[in-house]
Amino acid sequence: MSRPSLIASLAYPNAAALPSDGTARVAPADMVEVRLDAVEGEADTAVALCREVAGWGRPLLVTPRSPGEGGMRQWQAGERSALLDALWAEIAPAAVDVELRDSPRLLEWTVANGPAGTEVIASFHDFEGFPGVGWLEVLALEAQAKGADRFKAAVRVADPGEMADLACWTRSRSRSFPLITMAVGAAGSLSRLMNGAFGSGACYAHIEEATAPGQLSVAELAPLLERFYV
Ligand SMILES: O=C1C[C@@](O)(C(=O)O)C[C@@H](O)[C@@H]1O
Repeated sequence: MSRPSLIASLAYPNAAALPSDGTARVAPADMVEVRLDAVEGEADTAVALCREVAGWGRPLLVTPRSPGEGGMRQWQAGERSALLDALWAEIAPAAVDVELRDSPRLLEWTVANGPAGTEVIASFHDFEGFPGVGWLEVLALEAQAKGADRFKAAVRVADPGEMADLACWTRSRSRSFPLITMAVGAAGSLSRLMNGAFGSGACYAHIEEATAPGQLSVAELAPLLERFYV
């Protein structure tokens, strides 16, 4: 059972707000996610933040989350593609995360224009409830058809039954397309450790404050991943 990647998820307004011991905090992680929607300021603020975080020595995943799927920022038309352009003129991130349904044009643009070697994650978030595996199946096929490298689903579950449905769907679909899945909310926290066993390629954890309900910290999750995966 191979260990899923551990992604440290960060939501900070600027580089000055970052913890001074960031390098140590992300050391157990394989990648660091910078939530670009949490940045307060223009593109130069985001670029400076990413440059600082890149200095912590882990590959970057950048996420310009839309307000429709839980993003913290109201983007102007064209702002996200301009920001990504400015960003990868300086730093080639390992991955970019764009919403499949909420930001279809940005996803197409990212697939067409992203730097060579940068993975494109097409994502879907439902913070209200479990959408059902039939819908996840539709979305995963669509992500694949649109040229994304991976489909990610972060969906709320109400109980262990829904968490099990998500895990079982992850197990079957991940055989034909790379996935990241997790259940959002207190009832789904176990999925953050467990879904890797069912084919989810990564799990997210915070270094200071959760960026989603039910998320564990890197300090909590890293030893559990070491304990349960080889
Ligand atoms: O989509 C995901 C997963 C997440 O929502 C979580 O549930 O841990 C955290 C987000 O920052 C990330 O982009």
